[in-house]
Amino acid sequence: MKILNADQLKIVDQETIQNEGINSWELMERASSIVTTAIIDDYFDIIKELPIAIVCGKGNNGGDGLAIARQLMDSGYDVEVRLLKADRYTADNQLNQAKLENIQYFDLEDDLDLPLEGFLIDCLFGYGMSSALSDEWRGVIEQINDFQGRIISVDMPSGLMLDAVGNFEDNIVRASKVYTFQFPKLALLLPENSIFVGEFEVLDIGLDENSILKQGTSYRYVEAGMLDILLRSRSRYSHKGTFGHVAIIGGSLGKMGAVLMATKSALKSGCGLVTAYIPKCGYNVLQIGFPEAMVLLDSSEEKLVDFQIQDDFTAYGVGVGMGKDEETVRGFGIWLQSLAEDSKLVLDADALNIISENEHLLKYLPNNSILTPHPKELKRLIGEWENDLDKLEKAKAFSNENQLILVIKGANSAIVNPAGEVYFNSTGNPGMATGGMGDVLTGIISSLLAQGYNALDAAVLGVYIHGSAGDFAKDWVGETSLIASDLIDHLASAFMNLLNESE
Ligand SMILES: NC(=O)C1=CN([C@@H]2O[C@H](COP(=O)(O)OP(=O)(O)OC[C@H]3O[C@@H](n4cnc5c(N)ncnc54)[C@H](O)[C@@H]3O)[C@@H](O)[C@H]2O)[C@@H](O)CC1
Ligand SMILES: Nc1ncnc2c1ncn2[C@@H]1O[C@H](COP(=O)(O)OP(=O)(O)O)[C@@H](O)[C@H]1O
Ligand SMILES: [K+]
Repeated sequence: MKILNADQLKIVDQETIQNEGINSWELMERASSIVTTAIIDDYFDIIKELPIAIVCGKGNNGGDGLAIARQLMDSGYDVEVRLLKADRYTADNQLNQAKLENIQYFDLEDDLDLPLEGFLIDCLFGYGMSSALSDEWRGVIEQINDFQGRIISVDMPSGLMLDAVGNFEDNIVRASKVYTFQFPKLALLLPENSIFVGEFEVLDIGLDENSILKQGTSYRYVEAGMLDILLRSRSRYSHKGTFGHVAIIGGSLGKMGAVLMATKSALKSGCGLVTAYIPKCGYNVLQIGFPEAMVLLDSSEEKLVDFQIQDDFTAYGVGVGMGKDEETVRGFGIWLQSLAEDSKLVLDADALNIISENEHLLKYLPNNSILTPHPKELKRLIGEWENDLDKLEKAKAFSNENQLILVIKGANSAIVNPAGEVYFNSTGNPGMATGGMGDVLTGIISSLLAQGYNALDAAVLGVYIHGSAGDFAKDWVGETSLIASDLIDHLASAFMNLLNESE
């Protein structure tokens, strides 16, 4: 799914109207009724007995609010409308005013006289924001944010620009949920905006497909619909050699579980064979913990030193639980230099930390190697950033300069490729913020690489499958008790789900 800017959204809206032969009010009515239905479905328990306040602006976002108010009233709900006093309203906003009684108008300095509890729908501004809101707006935004009930926003939290990072003290509505039209917006995906965006849901309002196709963008939101064509089913004549052989390289005394989890995840993600390359102390752990894996031992008991790994593996996942002992660093550096140019690599955890501390090693990474840093590891690699947008710019520059793929982990993990494209993931949940989840991701992506997926596809698909397995696991154990092993147990559901969708 594409992520578009405000100018592009305007074009797509207009072309939809032209191509469908409808007028703009009809499109607004359609969009609004989709929000109304979603609100009734999601919040029936609240709105069936408590009042709904809708705060509307002078543009088309306000027009949506007026339409939603009418539709909810027609369905019997108790709705109060507050509309900004203005010299000019958009035409569809005016049309919708004419179809509604009991509108209360307000000025910026007024008391909005909101109900004490219930439900508030924020329709002050959508994608038409041209700059951040000035301080004149503080009173209005504060009254909305002080509302004691549930606050939801239509299209955008009002005051948040489509492609900006908001600050804590800015005049921006803090929505527990945002219903956004047709496309996710960049600002909704940035972790620093999470105070304004509790969660968001994209509502399909049927905008013109051809018009959307024409819009160029470097930002995408990854959903099942764009992955089902990527995921391959297995041919009847395939054998284990068809699906590649992954080497998981890592482990040290006390951190062998990381290798166990990456190894299991790799095989569960479809590669034909998996070998763990570990220090001696991990032998029993691996052989007993996961008998399907083969094991190669380093000469050292407690850490990796030799890196005597043949180069006939189809992909390598390196770094999990590996530690940064001096001898490990030396051995790892020599091994990197020995790699064939077309080797396929995933680097995680200590492999990343070693590279941050020994930058000269970067040049030995084969092009399109995949690096999977969490925020702290990313900082060590690319340096400090001012805000989430700056982080993306720095990540793009790093990826381009070194011809590497970065997977920036977190909620809505972002995959950045050397061409400067960014793919935000849509799956996963906060239950995944626990130890070992990253090891599982390394196993999944290495496995996909070994199976012949190109590096970008392996990263995008792997991150999606990882989050999806986390979501299936959450359905069984909830977020609090979710651990990495649960996620591995649900990899099968994640793959089956995606394969079913493509049939
Ligand atoms: N055009 C269409 O066909 C559709 C539009 N829709 C709705 O229309 C919205 C966009 O509507 P508009 O383009 O009218 O924009 P908005 O309703 O977001 O607001 C624009 C108004 O805010 C003012 N404004 C902008 N920045 C300001 C600032 N910093 N301080 C004070 N005032 C400021 C502008 O002068 C303008 O009057 C979408 O977000 C969506 O909610 C939906 O109804 C779907 C269909
Ligand atoms: N709030 C969240 N929502 C979705 N995914 C998350 C969230 N928090 C963490 N994750 C995912 O869990 C994984 C954690 O990886 P990492 O921090 O490397 O863990 P570890 O080092 O403990 O294995 C990443 O893939 C990340 O995207
Ligand atoms: K809004």
